[in-house]
Amino acid sequence: MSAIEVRGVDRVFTRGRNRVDALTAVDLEVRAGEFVSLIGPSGCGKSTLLRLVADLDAPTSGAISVFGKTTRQARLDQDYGIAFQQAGLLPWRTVTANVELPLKLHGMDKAARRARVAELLELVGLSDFAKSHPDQLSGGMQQRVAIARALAEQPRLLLMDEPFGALDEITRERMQNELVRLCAETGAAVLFVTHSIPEAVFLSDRVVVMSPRPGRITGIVDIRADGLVPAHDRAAGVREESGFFRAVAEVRAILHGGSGIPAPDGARGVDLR
Ligand SMILES: Nc1ncnc2c1ncn2[C@@H]1O[C@H](COP(=O)(O)OP(=O)(O)OP(=O)(O)O)[C@@H](O)[C@H]1O
Repeated sequence: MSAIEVRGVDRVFTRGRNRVDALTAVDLEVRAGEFVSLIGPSGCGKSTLLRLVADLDAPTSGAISVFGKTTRQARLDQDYGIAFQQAGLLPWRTVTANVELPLKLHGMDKAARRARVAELLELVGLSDFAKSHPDQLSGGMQQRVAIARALAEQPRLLLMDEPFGALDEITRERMQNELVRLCAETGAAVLFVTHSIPEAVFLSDRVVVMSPRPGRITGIVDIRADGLVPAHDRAAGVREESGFFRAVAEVRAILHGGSGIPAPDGARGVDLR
């Protein structure tokens, strides 16, 4: 089953005489359990695409479904967790109260909620800050709270917009490793926006490269074709493998307007559109 299906999607913003073609003719499928990253220069429509999937905006034309449902129905059914650039925490609630909010809304009893929140805070390394308020945390720590909240209900789909952008490099790699482990445990599909090529390659089964004006998909790199194990099975050491560097070079080549590097057996790891 598809987690996400995007078919022929355009998104045009108009204000007065100004017209921005944020997305043009975007076709994309994310399969259940698959990890797909979107990468591209600023303004190429990555966040717009994520917002459309999350039903925070509507396409000008084309259609999007999430687990076979309309985006609206999927939102109402809370079929996915969201972690966006801005942490979006409620300032008057403690860290614990922020993370447990989705569980509370779904009627989980207090003891089970507290146990789950303790587990999640441990995971993101914030157990000592359970009683703090967001304004007592750094930007990166707030982002980790938002990630814990997105994971609270073990959703089968995660929509993540540069969730690790504000983190230092060491914490960032640790969070990437944790995200792989979590996806392996839960089997969740992920649609992930990033500006980092190594991050996209390490985390993904496929990396979707986009270009601006009009925002469109210029290439898709299948990371598994470079000899890497599926995204769910990756360990930190993958960052040292030759296939990893090959995939990084392929993504970089497409980003810089090249056509990618053909795989040695003639099969192309790059699906150019
Ligand atoms: N609500 C809006 N009204 C008008 N234009 C918009 C709106 N939202 C996005 N845009 C425009 O659509 C284009 C794509 O924006 P988007 O935020 O999706 O890019 P992005 O790839 O996520 O960029 P970044 O990497 O900088 O976050 C940009 O030109 C932006 O100015």
